[in-house]
Amino acid sequence: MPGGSFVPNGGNVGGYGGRITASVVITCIVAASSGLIFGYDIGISGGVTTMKPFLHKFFPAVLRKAAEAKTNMYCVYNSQVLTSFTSSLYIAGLAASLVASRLTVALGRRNIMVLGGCTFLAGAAINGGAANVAMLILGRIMLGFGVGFTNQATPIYLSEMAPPKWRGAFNTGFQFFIGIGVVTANCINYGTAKLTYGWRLSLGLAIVPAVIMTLGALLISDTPSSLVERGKLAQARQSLGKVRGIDTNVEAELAELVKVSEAAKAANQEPIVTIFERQYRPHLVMAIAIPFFQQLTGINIIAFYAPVLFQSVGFGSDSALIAAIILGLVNLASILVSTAVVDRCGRRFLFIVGGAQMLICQVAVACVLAATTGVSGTKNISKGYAILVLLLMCTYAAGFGWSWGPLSWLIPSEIFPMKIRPTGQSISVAVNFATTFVLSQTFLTMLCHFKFATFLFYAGWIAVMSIFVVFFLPETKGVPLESMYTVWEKHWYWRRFVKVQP
Ligand SMILES: OC[C@H]1O[C@](O)(CO)[C@@H](O)[C@@H]1O
Repeated sequence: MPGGSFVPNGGNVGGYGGRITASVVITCIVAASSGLIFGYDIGISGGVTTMKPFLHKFFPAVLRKAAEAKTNMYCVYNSQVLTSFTSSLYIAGLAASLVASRLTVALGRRNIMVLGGCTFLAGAAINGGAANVAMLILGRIMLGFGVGFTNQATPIYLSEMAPPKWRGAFNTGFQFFIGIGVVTANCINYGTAKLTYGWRLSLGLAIVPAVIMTLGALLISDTPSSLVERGKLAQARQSLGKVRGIDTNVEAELAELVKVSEAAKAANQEPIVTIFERQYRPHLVMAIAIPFFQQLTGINIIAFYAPVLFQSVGFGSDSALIAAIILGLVNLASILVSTAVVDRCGRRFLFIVGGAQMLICQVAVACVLAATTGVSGTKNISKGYAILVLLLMCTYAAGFGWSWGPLSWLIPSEIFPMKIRPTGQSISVAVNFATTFVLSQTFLTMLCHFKFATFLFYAGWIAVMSIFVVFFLPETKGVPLESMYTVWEKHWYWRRFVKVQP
């Protein structure tokens, strides 16, 4: 688990679950490492799509265009085929995440993480050995299934396993590993960029994070909630005892889980029907809005295309990759800040501070680009200003790292009652993938036409999402999952939707 913010014995919230044991920390670090595969893919695809031998083999038209187009720096890499390579993963991920909700109920959270790891591994092998575009796309579809499964199961796993008082910190581990994956992939791209078959290595090495997380997932036990839900009471008691500490009496927590699980079963309704009931409207709105907004911060545009972007604003191809690595490291460090404060200052505080920071940076990037490269983007940016753009993007990445990055996994995984939690998380992951798909598919065209104003577009969205958080997101810090309904009951707007619990 990233971050050194843990207090050894955090006290009790809701009667149980305040204690941090070595076992729960290790288990959650291992589980969070599932984020590695998603991050690795995000980092690798951005770099590989700027490698000449790769473009030469699969997308020669893009290379020809890059050689000709010297007039407008924003349009060089504008190719629908190239973007469809990147985004095919998201369509597959979307489909997989929807299937995953039933599977995580039937097979448990842990097993879905294993399944995701294996599928991703197969995709990595196919991509590393790709002989044509069809293999490339097939590989990406498998990778997409992999991350669809792991992104659905892991955040729920972490939220259910963590002591409630520190749930936020534990959950940020997932985004932290996504960040490690991104940075590792950027470094690998930097090393392989000069080799003829560097792209094969970059794509094929995705096997390594897949093996690490799959083996890790095989070693941990499932969450007590999931075990109870599947009628494995003895195992649930054992799992709880292990993570909460041997001297802790886990019977009260177990009894609560059994109660919640029995109530869910008694209702005997399809979760996908239940989730659309009026009383779950607030939850559903959050599960859709949070990942949608996360992508509209513009982060993926920067993460996918950081190398492309830096190259097109005047950095050489080497320095473009270095710039991407720096950006990734800043993001990583800032996630640790989130780990340290999310359970003290709360989710809303981080959303608001991070949002303001990102908004200011996006506006500043737009102004610098407009002033230096001209409104049509035909003037060259000087090295000094290119560095200023990089600094602004780093500040932006830090803002994202302690707010919308980790919190977009945390919120959907913690607001739902047990019976519809996997469904809620699936919807959330699907929205995340769908939004990423649409944005990545349109970004380069948008950059080509809107030029510097692209950044103002995202700044506008950041303003909207920050206002949304201020008015509509209740604070969930420290509240046990089983008592989460209280935050809606107390909320000025959402309380009219929920049924007050006796
Ligand atoms: O670290 C940046 C990455 O984090 C995510 O937002 C997931 O939370 C990805 O969509 C993005 O590429």
